[in-house]
Amino acid sequence: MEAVRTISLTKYYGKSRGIKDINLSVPEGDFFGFIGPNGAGKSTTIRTLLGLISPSSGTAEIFGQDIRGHKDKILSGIGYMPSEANFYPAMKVREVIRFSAELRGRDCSVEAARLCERLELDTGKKIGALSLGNRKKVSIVCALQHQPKLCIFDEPTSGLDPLMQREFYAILEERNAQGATIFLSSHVLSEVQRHCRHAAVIREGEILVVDSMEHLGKTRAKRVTLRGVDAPPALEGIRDVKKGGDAVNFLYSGSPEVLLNALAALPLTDVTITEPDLEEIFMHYYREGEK
Ligand SMILES: Nc1ncnc2c1ncn2[C@@H]1O[C@H](COP(=O)(O)OP(=O)(O)OP(=O)(O)O)[C@@H](O)[C@H]1O
Repeated sequence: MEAVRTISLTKYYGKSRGIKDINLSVPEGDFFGFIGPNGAGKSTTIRTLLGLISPSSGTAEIFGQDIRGHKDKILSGIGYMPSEANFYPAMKVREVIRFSAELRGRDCSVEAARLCERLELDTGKKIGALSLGNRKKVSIVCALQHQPKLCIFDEPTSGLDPLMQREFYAILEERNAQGATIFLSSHVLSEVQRHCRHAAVIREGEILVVDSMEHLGKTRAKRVTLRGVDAPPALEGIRDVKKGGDAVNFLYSGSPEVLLNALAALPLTDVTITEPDLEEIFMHYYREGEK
């Protein structure tokens, strides 16, 4: 079954574009990345699919149920972490966490305590006295304490230090291994590349591509690094040439045979040919989208 499915989901804010014809299908148990720069429409997609704002057209289903008819029931079973971490500043951390559990009609105190310990969150402090990173941790605990089958995180790691980011992803990996579906929006490409199995790229409100991380990584382009020369061979399909130290590197998207023949004629001291990283793949899809 699909944990998340959207069909032509569209949202206009007045006349301005939020998202247009978003079709997503996230199977149960997946670790799914939703990638796009600021303003691309990640938060709008998430808020619309959760029924927090109403779509201009299209539908969204969570575990096969249309969000419109079953919003409260569906939301109480989901772990949602919004991109902003706003709580009543006068409340104590433990009060916010307990309140969030009570909204779901559950006693989550054991799991909440475990999460607070792992994230090193002081539950006696008032929200108003917390840094952004610590408010993000409160949000994480609220989203995970009831052990949801579907976790939707919108830009979760901004404000978290690298150690806490690592702990956060360790928790998500554990939940995913136990069967939870993870839907993660991010513009930090390296974390999507490291943790997600599938990803969608969104640009200006529209989906450019949805695929497995493995396939997304297999664009025809390769990143080639040469040592011993100060320029790439004169071939078609070479772009993004960078020079640094004694190396020159570039993206190549032509035939491997042509490249190897050209390299054989050069006085090279070293050569490496690798898959481009997600950053480069992202730029590739953005360029294609612009065309
Ligand atoms: N409440 C709103 N009223 C009007 N326009 C909005 C509103 N919320 C979002 N938008 C617009 O919708 C588009 C998508 O914004 P959205 O916040 O969904 O992007 P995002 O990918 O989540 O970006 P970010 O990473 O900056 O949060 C943007 O052009 C934004 O200006």
